[in-house]
Amino acid sequence: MLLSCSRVAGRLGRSQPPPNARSVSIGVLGAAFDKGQTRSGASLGPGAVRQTGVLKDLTALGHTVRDLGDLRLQEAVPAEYRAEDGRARMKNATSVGRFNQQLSERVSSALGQHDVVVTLGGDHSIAIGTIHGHGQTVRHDKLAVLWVDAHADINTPLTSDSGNFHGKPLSFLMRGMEAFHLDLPDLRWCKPCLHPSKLVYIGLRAVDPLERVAIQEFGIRAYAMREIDRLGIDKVVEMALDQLGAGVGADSSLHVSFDVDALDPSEAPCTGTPVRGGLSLREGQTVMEEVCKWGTLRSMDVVEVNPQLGTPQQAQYTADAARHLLLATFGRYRGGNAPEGSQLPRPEIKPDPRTHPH
Ligand SMILES: NC(=[NH2+])NCCC[C@H](N)C(=O)O
Ligand SMILES: [Mn+2]
Ligand SMILES: [Mn+2]
Repeated sequence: MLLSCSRVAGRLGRSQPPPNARSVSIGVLGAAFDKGQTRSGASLGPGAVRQTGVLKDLTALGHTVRDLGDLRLQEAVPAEYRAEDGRARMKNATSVGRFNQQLSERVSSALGQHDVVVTLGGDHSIAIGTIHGHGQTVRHDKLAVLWVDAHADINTPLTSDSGNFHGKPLSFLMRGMEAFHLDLPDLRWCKPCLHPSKLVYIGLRAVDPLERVAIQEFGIRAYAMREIDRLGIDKVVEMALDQLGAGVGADSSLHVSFDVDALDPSEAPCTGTPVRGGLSLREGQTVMEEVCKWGTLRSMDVVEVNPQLGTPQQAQYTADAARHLLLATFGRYRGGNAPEGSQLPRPEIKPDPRTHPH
């Protein structure tokens, strides 16, 4: 590995300006994939976020930004399991397995060339590839994950019958195939790489009952919206990073997985599973500003932007929220800069039957 996070951190020292106030090399990869759930359109997320001009904005901040292009599945329709096969319980397991294997390889090789690798999703199943790829480049106990999401994404086929991988990446990353009680050959490459003590959640508000049990049993730290109300986002991120060994004086290699549905649907309306009562954009930015302060961030994904779920204006607004999160990550707002292009009119939010069922 040419550059490691600890090297960046070591070079800077803890008392010096954080890396996000300095120039870093950023590789940006698109994960154009939406087969981890059943709504199409999340594969258009990378294009929508690129269109906001975020790569140019990151370059203008003084960083070296390299567009690593979009990864998409080459095969037109890879063979999936037939209904009579028990493995068909997990939808598109072949696609999910093959896509993420390639993604994992792309992320680990990109980490050899860049200080930070950003992956634009894609549905949340792509975190299998990004986190596994990151895990390949560091000692097992160094990998730490901050999961910012309305959902816990820790189901297994035994705790949820949705069949959607995007609700299950974490159980796979922590326990592999064993958690699934299925032999999915296209996922055999993905061995467990994440320890429950190295995972912290922020933003939860739609946790399934059996996910709650899993979180408790594994002793995973979770800051749900209620904790954010009580403690404030600043304190919550500080505690989360501390617990991950990714804050002051620490040497974890941090991955942040940011599901845009962690944000309130008024900020990020175009996403597959919106849940009201979420983070303000400002709170999301605060999370990322604090994260980057310590130089432990090595990879990040921003997922579940689905430009097809809403008007073009809402889609642009959602993609722009992703842009603001990335600018916060790389130092845009430190020192009180007024962000350019932040004045998009708020699109009209009509009651959405998914979030306003009655
Ligand atoms: N990445 C997401 N948006 N996940 C939503 C998951 C919803 C639900 N808990 C499930 O397991 O299917
Ligand atoms: Mn979510
Ligand atoms: Mn998610």
